[in-house]
Amino acid sequence: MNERTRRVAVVGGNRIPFARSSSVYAEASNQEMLTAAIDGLVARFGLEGERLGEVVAGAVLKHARDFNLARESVLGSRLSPETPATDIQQACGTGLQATIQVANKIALGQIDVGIAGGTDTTSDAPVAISDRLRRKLMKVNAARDTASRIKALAAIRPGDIGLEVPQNGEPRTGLSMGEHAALTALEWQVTREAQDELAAASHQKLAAAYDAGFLDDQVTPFRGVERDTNLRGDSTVEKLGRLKPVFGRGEAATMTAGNSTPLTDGASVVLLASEEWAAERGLPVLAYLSDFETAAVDHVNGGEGLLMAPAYAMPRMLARNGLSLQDFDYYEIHEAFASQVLATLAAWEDPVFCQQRLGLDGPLGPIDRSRLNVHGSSLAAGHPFAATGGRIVNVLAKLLATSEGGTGRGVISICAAGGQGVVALLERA
Ligand SMILES: CC(=O)SCCNC(=O)CCNC(=O)[C@H](O)C(C)(C)COP(=O)(O)OP(=O)(O)OC[C@H]1O[C@@H](n2cnc3c(N)ncnc32)[C@H](O)[C@@H]1OP(=O)(O)O
Repeated sequence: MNERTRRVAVVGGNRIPFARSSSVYAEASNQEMLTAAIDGLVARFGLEGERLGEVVAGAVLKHARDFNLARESVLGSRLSPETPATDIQQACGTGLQATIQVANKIALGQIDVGIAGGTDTTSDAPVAISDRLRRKLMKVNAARDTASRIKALAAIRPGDIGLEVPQNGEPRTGLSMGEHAALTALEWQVTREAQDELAAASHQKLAAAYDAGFLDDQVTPFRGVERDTNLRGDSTVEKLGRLKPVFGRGEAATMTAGNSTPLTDGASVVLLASEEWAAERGLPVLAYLSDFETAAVDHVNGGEGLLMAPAYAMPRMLARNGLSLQDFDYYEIHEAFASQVLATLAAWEDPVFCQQRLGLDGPLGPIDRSRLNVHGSSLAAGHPFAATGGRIVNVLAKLLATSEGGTGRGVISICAAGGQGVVALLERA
């Protein structure tokens, strides 16, 4: 924070329970889910009819009809229709990037309060017609008279007719994110056992968080669903150990449906404000969002693993703040895949990686694993791509607000498709 900026408060958050793809939210749209998440927040913080500085939100998979999804969701919500809204997209980094965008405007005094959010549904994916058919239909549409319309229609061949279904893969490598992660897991020698242990722990910790009421003021029921539907009681190390690998071949085949995030539907939002705005409303500040950093790696030419960019972003943010990796009470590392969390931690512990790839004098070192994802993370909750960032910001802010002692700091690390990664630093208020 320099003298031109102000502190950014996380006032609170909300999400709908996350649901496995093609299940209970199969008929829900991104707009409905994001609107429900916003309205839950509006109800919790008495924001009905309020004109906020801005709502920034996004979805990774979006229908053309959604246009500016954030704005349409605001118009459908109980906020004032005079609240401006902007769409944003950075794959799985979307929710955290939305948070950063709102935070920066608050820090610079351009707005006093805003909502950051994200939503995604793989149940209602934007299936499109083939490129060739679309181009030919555009010509039909542009034809000025019947004769030219018939001529344009006659140019359509049976081979032009096809669908383009969004693929869960990298456009430049053709590999799915799971296949990329399997290669990284092999490079870092992440074992199947370690992945299954992390996945089982994630389920146990999230179930305990629900049972303890930690999520009562973070999750609003939607369509009769009260808890994340991916959360399951039988997610034990023994059960997980019996699942067949789904990504990677040979010795790289360590990743299963249980130690990978499932395709998920859901939405989340975060309420951010200046301290003054929160004080005027008598609202508590859970935590301050102090800093953030984004990095990108070259996953296309084999330079680095697709999901390893947070490993690069972290030391830059630490250096700027004069901190070490051990200076945190809580580590919230998005569990895209169990192997990805473990590969990132291994990279930070590795002196050669830290010197040669990160340009550091020595390793960042190990973290206290008992402080990692203490209430579970995406393996248990599920991962509706753009909604994960908001879920994590809300959990970490409340963790800091409800704990005492320690350093009062927590850190977020989120890997994203396209070889990008975002990290953020939160501090207890
Ligand atoms: C930056 C990022 O975040 S990158 C990450 C982006 N996300 C992704 O790439 C999504 C990756 N995930 C997927 O593609 C899919 O979820 C897959 C391929 C992993 C699995 O899909 P499916 O095959 O449909 O999995 P499905 O739900 O049927 O599970 C397979 C089996 O595992 C079991 N299983 C799944 N999870 C668990 C669990 N946590 N505990 C116990 N058993 C489990 C299921 O019950 C099922 O068992 P059955 O065959 O006896 O019925």
